[in-house]
Amino acid sequence: MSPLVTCRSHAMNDPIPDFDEACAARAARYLDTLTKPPGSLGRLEALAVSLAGITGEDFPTVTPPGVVVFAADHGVAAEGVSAFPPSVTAQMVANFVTGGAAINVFARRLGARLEVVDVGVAGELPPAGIVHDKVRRATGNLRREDAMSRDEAEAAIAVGRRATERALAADCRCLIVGEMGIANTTASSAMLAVLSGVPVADLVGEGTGVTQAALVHKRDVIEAALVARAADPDAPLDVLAKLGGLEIAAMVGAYLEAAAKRMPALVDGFIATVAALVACRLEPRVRSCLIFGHRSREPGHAHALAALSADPLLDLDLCLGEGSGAALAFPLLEAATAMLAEMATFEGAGVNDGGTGRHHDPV
Ligand SMILES: O=C(O)c1ccc[n+]([C@@H]2O[C@H](COP(=O)([O-])O)[C@@H](O)[C@H]2O)c1
Ligand SMILES: Cc1cc2nc[nH]c2cc1C
Repeated sequence: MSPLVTCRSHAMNDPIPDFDEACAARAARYLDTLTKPPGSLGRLEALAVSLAGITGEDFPTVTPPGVVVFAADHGVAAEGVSAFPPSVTAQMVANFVTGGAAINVFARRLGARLEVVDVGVAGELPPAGIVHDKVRRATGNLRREDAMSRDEAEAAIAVGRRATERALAADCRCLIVGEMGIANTTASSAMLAVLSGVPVADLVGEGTGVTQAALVHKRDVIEAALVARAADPDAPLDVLAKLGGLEIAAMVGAYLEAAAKRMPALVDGFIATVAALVACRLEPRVRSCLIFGHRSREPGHAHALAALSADPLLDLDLCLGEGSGAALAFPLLEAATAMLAEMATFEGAGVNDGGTGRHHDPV
């Protein structure tokens, strides 16, 4: 075990509360008293109902949001599975610190708190502007050895929990979880193949843009790793430790803690959704606190979403990561809560409710 590891079992943490069905039902009834044909705001109404049930608040708030980007490197990058060298992970972390990445731009527009957490970056990092919570420098090459030990996976989950706790302490009301890690689509594809039973060939994708020849090689690397690691599909921590990534484990912890604290969590793309699947396999009650921001171009994302019966809000052909798609979806959550809080009722505005029994003009 790495000397940096502090072991804390996910099972020792706060229990996850139930989705507040009564609050959700009140929100649904109230929506039908607002000045619009019932259901006419479609999925925005469903979103408002979900946010009421997640938070247990009749008029939930999601501002300010907190963005957390977890960064780590992957030993499997040595197999030539990414279009970019692993040094780009540390370079992008430096870019997050100076504010030039896409997630910085989107977070600024949202007025979001943005935190970058090093869980396992191999290269040198700026001393300031990031949270140093490294479990180890990169995972092992999952083609040749386990990505990490069970203790290291648990330690990385604890890193994610702490990040959610900091966002809560800073009064953030919604968590946007992102990641940065060259080669993490290989780790995520391997994990998803085990957890879903979908053949690797059906879910592997170009990630940062590998050539067709490299894509065939990437598929072969993943298939060989699945045989060599023999992860137990019914043991999510085994899958995470043998095939996963440190930033993926941290995302699992961030979702677990958000659910424990009734904080809505916006899920980003492929890697984020595989992490969400692990969190839900560990604690099924996490599922109801997750809102899926967008559908990534990465082919595995559709399979990960199907495994969670999730239908994301946006489909913009993105495949960046960093939490970018989740950040772009956030204004819809804001609109849903504002609709609940600010729209006039039929009765208040003196609008005939069309005979639905919600409000009638005096005869
Ligand atoms: O979020 C997604 O759906 C997504 C899809 C493809 C790639 N990425 C990002 O690209 C990096 C991983 O791609 P790769 O090719 O190095 O495995 C990692 O930093 C991710 O944030 C992200
Ligand atoms: C440049 C670059 C930026 C990223 N952001 C998230 N993953 C990324 C991968 C690359 C290669």
